[in-house]
Amino acid sequence: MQLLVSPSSIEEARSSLSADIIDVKKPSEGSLGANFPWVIREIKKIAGNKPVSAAIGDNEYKPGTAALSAYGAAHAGADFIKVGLMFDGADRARDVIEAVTTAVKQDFPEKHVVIAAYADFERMGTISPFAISPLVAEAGADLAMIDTGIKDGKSLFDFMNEESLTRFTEQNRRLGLQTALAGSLKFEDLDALKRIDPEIIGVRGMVCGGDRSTRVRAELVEKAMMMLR
Ligand SMILES: O=C[C@H](O)COP(=O)(O)O
Repeated sequence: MQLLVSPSSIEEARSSLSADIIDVKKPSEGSLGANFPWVIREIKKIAGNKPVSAAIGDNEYKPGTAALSAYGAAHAGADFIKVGLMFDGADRARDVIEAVTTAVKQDFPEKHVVIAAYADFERMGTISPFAISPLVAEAGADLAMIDTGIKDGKSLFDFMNEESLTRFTEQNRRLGLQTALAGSLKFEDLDALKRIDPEIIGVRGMVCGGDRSTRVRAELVEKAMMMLR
């Protein structure tokens, strides 16, 4: 299980360098808020051999806009391009997933496309995580992800239990996909996450000391890495 840490700036990225994957985002623009291309480019430089991920936003149903954002993130140097689906409907999700996957893979077949749905989809009226896996596989994207959409302190485990998260992970594996799980995860959740066994877990608040609006702390990234090894 790899640890993805989400810094919001170049300075925070320096504190995240012991993580497996450095995930560039702009938390002030939402759960999967997109940062600027020049920030992605700069973080890619300091990340060395570490893969860099970039969130491209909590997207409404605009396949062209999402595709161009995904293409921009890939060009700026992201190895993982993370796309949130903040709307409902399988057909509409298929359009966006196909568009972003084509946009990235035509020029960068080696890059990973990550499609995220939200654990709290019921309160937001958005697509269920379980509905996205087959669409992600059909489109040729790489990972199906769950995050929380509203960052109000409620965590992934407030909306989905260990059994349903294991089912999601196994469903993805059967389809040839990898799984990423995130959503206000805490150090206390790591044992359950090891049992669920997704390929990636994503954190920010946990390595900021509990409040994701503050700063990533290098010692907490190191602590998380030690607990996962
Ligand atoms: O991709 C992961 C997210 O940045 C998780 O952020 P969070 O741990 O603050 O919910």
